[in-house]
Amino acid sequence: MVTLQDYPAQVRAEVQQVREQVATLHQQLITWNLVVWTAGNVSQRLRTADLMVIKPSGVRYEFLTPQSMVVTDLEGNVIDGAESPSSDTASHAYIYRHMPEVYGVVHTHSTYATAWAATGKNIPCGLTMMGDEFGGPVPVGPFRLIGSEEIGKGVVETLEQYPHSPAVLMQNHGPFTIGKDAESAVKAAAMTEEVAHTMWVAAQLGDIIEIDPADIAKLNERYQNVYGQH
Ligand SMILES: O=C(CO)[C@@H](O)[C@@H](O)COP(=O)(O)O
Repeated sequence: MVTLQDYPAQVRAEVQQVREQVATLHQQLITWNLVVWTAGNVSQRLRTADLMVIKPSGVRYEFLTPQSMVVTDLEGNVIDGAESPSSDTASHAYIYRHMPEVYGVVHTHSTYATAWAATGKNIPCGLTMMGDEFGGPVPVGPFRLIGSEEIGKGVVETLEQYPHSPAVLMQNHGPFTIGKDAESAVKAAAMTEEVAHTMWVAAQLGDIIEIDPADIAKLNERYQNVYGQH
């Protein structure tokens, strides 16, 4: 059986760094009120080897530490860690194998995004912030049972249809988000919940005015390439 000791020192050093990052980012799910009890999970793919670091399954957030994070290969086989990896390990691994530009995956059960997931309806693009962050609606993905790579397949299939979105609302389940690293995926999870909440309020007030697709493209282009400090 392959263990972390079989990898070069450079890889072992990145594993320790990513364990610390991923442990810290799990606390961000609590900070932004995106999870309850043991729900949700964060992973990050390594740059120096085909490995990933993910939350141990069913462990309460206050007990998560860098050393409790589990290291697996991109098939979900445990390489290092005292505890069993997340229920969603196979799905995170599937996403990494099929989306090589993705190095962070997050799953939450945040209230408003998960409520939209229960309706099976995309969150319509009625806010400039959605054009910025999602390049259109936040899409709903298919219903899939938990514990295999089926959720990951559903996320990848949906993002093939919505290539600008960093989020998929898996029907009857909740959001899965992606990013260039785990922090970007956590940001996407926080933004998904924010727009899900605002658009729910908007839907109570009246009909949603969806932004013209050409304007959505301009919003997304500016935000992704001009906004902020360069
Ligand atoms: O919804 C699911 C699985 O997708 C939950 O069980 C998940 O949020 C938390 O599971 P883990 O503790 O990561 O095994």
